Amino acid sequence: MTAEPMIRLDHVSKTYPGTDTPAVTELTLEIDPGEILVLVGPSGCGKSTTLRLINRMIEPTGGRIYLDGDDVTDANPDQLRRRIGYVIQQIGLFPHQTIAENVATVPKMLRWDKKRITARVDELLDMVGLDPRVYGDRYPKELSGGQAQRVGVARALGADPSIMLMDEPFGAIDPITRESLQNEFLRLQDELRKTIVFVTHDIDEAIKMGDRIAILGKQSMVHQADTPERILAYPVDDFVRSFIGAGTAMRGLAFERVGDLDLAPINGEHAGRASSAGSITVESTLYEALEEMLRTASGKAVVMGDDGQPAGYVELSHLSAALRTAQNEARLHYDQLAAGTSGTR
Ligand SMILES: Nc1ncnc2c1ncn2[C@@H]1O[C@H](COP(=O)(O)OP(=O)(O)OP(=O)(O)O)[C@@H](O)[C@H]1O
Repeated sequence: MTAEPMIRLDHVSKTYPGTDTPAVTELTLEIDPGEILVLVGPSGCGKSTTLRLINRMIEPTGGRIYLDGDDVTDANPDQLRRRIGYVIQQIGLFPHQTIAENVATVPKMLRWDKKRITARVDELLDMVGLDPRVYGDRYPKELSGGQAQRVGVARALGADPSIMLMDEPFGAIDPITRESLQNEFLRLQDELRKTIVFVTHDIDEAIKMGDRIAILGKQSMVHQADTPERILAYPVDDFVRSFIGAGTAMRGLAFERVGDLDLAPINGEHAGRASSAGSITVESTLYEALEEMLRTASGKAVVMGDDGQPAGYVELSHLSAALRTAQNEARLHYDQLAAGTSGTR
């Protein structure tokens, strides 16, 4: 492990009053500064409960919670929540407040002066791709679902919290808008580098959004917490395997780039044909390379170099070799973890 984790849950449990079965049992998890950890698992497994334990919207019945090294299990929840942005599905914007007023919620609570609040609101709306002059004075009902969700993200970023909790933030949005919100959010995160815990029940969203994914079973039991690449290459048990579903090999190809391969050479007699064949670049993923091979039904694809000239072929054998390497590396990692010789989680 490197730096102090930004969030550390140490054997955290929650049993709701009037129930016998805990919603969360002895959950231990660490989230590093600047990473997106996605909690994914079947309905009712305790994802939302886990998220709300972190900002103490729900009080734990056991265990300790640390933020940036501080034990906050008994800290004042109001103060805690100002350090933590929170975005939910159907974000619950205040209907009788304008968009600008909604986004100003936390800065107002912190009693910033008016000028600073206005500047911050404009900055935040710009950040999420909404022109403050167009949208600032509108009311929530005058926005599309996707725009409202952007406002939810802007509001959560109000006082520049270092931690963001996001509970199915793009869940109720049509697939196309959802994809663009995901992409915009990842671009934003590239700049902001918040520590984010993101809940979804959609494994594809988890693979796309997560630096790491924690796959949870009943009562938030962690079956596997790792990078998407490693989970796809090496699901540790049947639960994980069935949760991630079919096509793990294909999906794993999306994490490798053509530029990392030893390409097959294009010899003279094929050079002319190669340049007229469908082509991909060194930046393309192996998934895109496979798509190209299938499209051209040739079992290989021409790779164009940065100089605009064909740099070589990528062939099916490259793809299977890359997958084998990823599987072997993942297996080795877990063997080392089991033997206690690996430093990483
Ligand atoms: N306020 C509550 N009182 C009692 N039980 C609750 C309460 N909130 C949640 N639960 C129970 O705790 C368990 C975990 O619920 P939670 O909402 O955390 O799951 P989840 O994984 O987020 O589910 P989903 O994906 O369906 O939103 C469920 O069995 C749920 O019925």
